[in-house]
Amino acid sequence: MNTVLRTELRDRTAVLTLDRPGQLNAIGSETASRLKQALADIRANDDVRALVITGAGRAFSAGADLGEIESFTTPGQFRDFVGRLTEAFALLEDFPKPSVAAVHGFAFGGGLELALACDLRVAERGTRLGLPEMKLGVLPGAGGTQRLPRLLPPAIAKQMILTGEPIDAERAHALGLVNELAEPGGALKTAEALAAKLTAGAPLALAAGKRLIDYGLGMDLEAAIAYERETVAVLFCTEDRTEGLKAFRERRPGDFRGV
Ligand SMILES: CCCCCCCCCCCCC[C@H](O)CC(=O)SCCNC(=O)CCNC(=O)[C@H](O)C(C)(C)COP(=O)(O)OP(=O)(O)OC[C@H]1O[C@@H](n2cnc3c(N)ncnc32)[C@H](O)[C@@H]1OP(=O)(O)O
Repeated sequence: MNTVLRTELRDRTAVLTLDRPGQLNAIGSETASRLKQALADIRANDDVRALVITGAGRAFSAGADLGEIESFTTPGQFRDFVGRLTEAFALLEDFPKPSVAAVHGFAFGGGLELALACDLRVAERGTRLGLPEMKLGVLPGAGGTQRLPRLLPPAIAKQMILTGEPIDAERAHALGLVNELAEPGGALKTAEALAAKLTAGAPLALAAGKRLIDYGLGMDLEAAIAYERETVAVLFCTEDRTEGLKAFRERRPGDFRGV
């Protein structure tokens, strides 16, 4: 069986590589299962503070495995397929460690949806990002219709979803969908450099910051501010807070232990 996913630990960053280059890293049930297991392993590893997801070969991912989808004979099979895969997306989005998608070549369909479930995105110039499901007679089924309009102006997201036409990395960066542009061949290196900045943070503050931003967006402002205040109060009682102030006074990076 071909390896569909590789995990490498590089200092405090885990690099997950979708590894089906012959099929442009199309994501099937096997990939999703391996990704879920990899996320569980990384979550349990306190030495890992950030996650980078990238693709082998000439693409990030061309989306859900159309060969596998074509093999389905009942709507229930597709519903189960999407359900299993989108469950993994929820794991990724609620992951307590920040994630960066290193995107190149193509991020289409479920591939873009995977990148949207990451916290940050780095894309090489010339990368094409799109949700072509409409051209297949289906819809983005792993969060694309919900996450894209939360990251792009809704009218731009609607145009991408209803036309199925991709945009390039330069336009995605100008619109704020991509955090950093990289030169051709440089997405992974740029993403790892961004992840290294994230790993300098205190683990509890990183997890709480992600949660506050993600959940706060869906709350009314007054409740969200109260949520922030409570969270800040809890973090004030951590050893990491004491270490952070001590490190500042001693002009050195904080040595945070997540306690
Ligand atoms: C941690 C959490 C992660 C959890 C798992 C993530 C789940 C993701 C899945 C979500 C579930 C479904 C919901 C989703 O919204 C539905 C979809 O994604 S539908 C698929 C959408 N994608 C597409 O329509 C893109 C299809 N591909 C293309 O248009 C073109 O290949 C391309 C990308 C424009 C590139 O074109 P070319 O450069 O010409 O390359 P080829 O077309 O010749 O392709 C090369 C080779 O790859 C095979 N291939 C390409 N795309 C797919 C694919 N999606 N599935 C399977 N195989 C694919 C292609 O057949 C060629 O293979 P060969 O014929 O040479 O054997």
